[in-house]
Amino acid sequence: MALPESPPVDRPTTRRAPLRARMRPRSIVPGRQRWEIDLLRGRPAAARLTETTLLEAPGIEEVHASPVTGRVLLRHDRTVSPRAATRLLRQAVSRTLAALLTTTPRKDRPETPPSAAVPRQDAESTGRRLPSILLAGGAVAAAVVGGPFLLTLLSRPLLMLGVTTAATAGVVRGAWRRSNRAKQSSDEATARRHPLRRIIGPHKRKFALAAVLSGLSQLGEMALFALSPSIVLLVAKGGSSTLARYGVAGVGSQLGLLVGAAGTACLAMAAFGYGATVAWRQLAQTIEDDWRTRTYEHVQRVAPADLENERISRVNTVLSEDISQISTFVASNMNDVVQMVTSLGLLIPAFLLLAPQIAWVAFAPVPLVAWLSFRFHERAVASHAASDERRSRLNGRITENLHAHTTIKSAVTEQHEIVRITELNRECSEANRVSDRSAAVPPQILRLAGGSALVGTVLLGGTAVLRGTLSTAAFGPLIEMPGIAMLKLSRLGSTTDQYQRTVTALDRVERLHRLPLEPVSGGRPLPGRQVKGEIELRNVTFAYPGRPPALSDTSLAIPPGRTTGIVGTSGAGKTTVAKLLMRFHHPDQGRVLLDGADVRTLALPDLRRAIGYVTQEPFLFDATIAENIRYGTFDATDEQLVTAARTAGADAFIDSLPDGYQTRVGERGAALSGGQKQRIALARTILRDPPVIILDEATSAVDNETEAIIQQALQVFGTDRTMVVIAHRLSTVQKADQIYVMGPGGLVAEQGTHEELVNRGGTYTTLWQLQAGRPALA
Ligand SMILES: Nc1ncnc2c1ncn2[C@@H]1O[C@H](COP(=O)(O)OP(=O)(O)OP(=O)(O)O)[C@@H](O)[C@H]1O
Repeated sequence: MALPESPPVDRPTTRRAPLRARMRPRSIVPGRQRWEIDLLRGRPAAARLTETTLLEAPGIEEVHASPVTGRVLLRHDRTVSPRAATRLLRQAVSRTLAALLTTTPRKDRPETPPSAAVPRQDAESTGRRLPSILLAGGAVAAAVVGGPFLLTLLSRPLLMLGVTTAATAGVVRGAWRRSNRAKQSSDEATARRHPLRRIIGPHKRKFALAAVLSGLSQLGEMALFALSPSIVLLVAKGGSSTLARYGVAGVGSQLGLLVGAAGTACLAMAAFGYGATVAWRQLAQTIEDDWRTRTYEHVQRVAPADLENERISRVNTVLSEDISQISTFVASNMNDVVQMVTSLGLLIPAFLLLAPQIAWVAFAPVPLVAWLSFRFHERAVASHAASDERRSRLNGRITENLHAHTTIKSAVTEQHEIVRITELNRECSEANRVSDRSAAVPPQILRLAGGSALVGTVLLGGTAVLRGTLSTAAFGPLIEMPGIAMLKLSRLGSTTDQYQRTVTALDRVERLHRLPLEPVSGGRPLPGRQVKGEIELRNVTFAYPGRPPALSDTSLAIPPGRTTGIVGTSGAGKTTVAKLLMRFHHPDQGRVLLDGADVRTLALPDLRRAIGYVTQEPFLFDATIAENIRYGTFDATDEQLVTAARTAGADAFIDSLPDGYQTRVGERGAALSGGQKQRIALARTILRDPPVIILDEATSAVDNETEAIIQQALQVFGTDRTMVVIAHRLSTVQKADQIYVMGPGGLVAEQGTHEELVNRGGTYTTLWQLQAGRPALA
């Protein structure tokens, strides 16, 4: 990625550090790194540029670079090793340093020669560009300067054409390599296959058809533009001796033939053009559907532990925007590439065959146009990335604020949020202005180059015709060709830009595909009817990534067919016990057993079907109440549905709604109260009828009276069923057969029945007295 020519000027906010990239690590743990980087201190734009560059890299989730302290916090996912993350950070800082060096006045630069600080990659690319630039410049200078030197060159048109072709090839190859290196996939296995082959995948036939149609349409266009000047010449000269030689005598017949041919070319151009557009769009749609379905399927099968580490908005962006980017590239840019290749593929032999002496001047601007096109777009990539990042932050904040509407109202922070959004909006427009400015220049330069080619061709071709070294019949069809070729070539830069964006998008999509899948097959089958429901945690130690252990050497025994309560301080690890049992996570040490078998040895779908897990904040889909209760038991009868709702204490409020069970609950159940949502989720689990039920604060939002009714119903429903009730409200577990009291780190502080624990005078007694409204005993 090229650096912006003029990064935003840094106004000093604090004392600036010297212009050098000294980096000191403060902490490096898997998934997170903290660094202190002198270069960023006092330079807000440099800090922003470093953030933007890093955030573009796949696997980097979050970056905060402080221009006040120079500290950088970097979070990355599991697909990036700490060493790779450090390398990415170093590259980003080197890039920022290079940007600062190009924009800092010479007198302010450090003593050390810039070449030592400029990243090797940039130095290399500059070196590779130089010959192409010189060649391109030389070719144009020759065309402009003229004189004896030009005449010497004119006598060697093939040599000049060779030089032009070599320069073009150099420019295109350099840009292609840079784009490939910059966007290389972090996964070596997929990186070995070219991105285009990975995108097209099994749809090679559709691709070939679309490419052939594009080529034919381009052929029609070129034929039309070749025939038009020939018709004018025919009329001006009153006939064509060439056509007469081929047996078409008389100006009328000759005119009819050429006009007929032009009409056919025009029709072919339109018909094949239509076919090509349709074929590319269909291919793009097929590729989009294919990638989206496969990616969603993969994400759906990823282990909860791995998905928890992903930001949902980011996964959503990959599934929507990144996959759309891939399909847009196929629909429009691939068509451009085929047309470009066809036009040059036809033009070069046509010139060599008909007018070799002027071929080189027609193509002289080609390397310059190609180089300019690449150069401007490489620069534009940096400003696009900055504006994309700002827009994404703005959109993220707006969405969050809409969700937090009530929180903002109750905190009376409307003005605070308006200021924040205004500020983000301003940053976003500023970034857009920079990218708009850089986008306005290239088209004009490219038009200039295209015009020069036309003028050069007319000048040299006309001179050759006057001298009698070139026939008008050969020159006529070629006049407009260079202009068409330049027009096609002018899209090279934007095509490369789109290609880079597409490869980056593809990389992000493939990174999701690399997240490990849960094993859906294998393991010992566990038919629901055979589950007794005996649960045991044996010396389990477990820590979430980067956190202290949530459970340390925890042992619990939950007898089958009974109700067991788990209470304790907030953050003690109660929910973690449920997550380990459901195999959302795996213990670092120790074992979790169901009916004496380690849960890791059981068939995963069977295990999860055997356990009904109701959480404190249940998720309701934007559907009717009936559909939400039926979710997972789609073939349940209406009668079973109503019985489940009655057991969950939900029937009374559902019946009171105008549409009863057909009431839509809104997005995430927004049209229901917290307690109503909980009861619908409970009914959903009751309908599934699993042998083990875990209620994790499942009735915490329900009033005491309703909870008592639910408990009575659950007592009947829970007969011979293992029930694990996690709760803060002790009345919820009062009737349990046994209760565990957990302390920090999953420590089991007490165990017994309600009566035993109340009389023990320990933690439970204190909690009970506090909840009963009596002062706790000293
Ligand atoms: N996804 C996660 N990533 C990192 N840490 C987590 C995650 N989930 C929970 N924790 C941490 O693990 C510890 C145990 O959390 P857990 O949810 O099991 O506690 P709990 O006893 O159920 O708490 P509460 O009663 O408040 O619901 C807490 O310190 C919590 O911050």
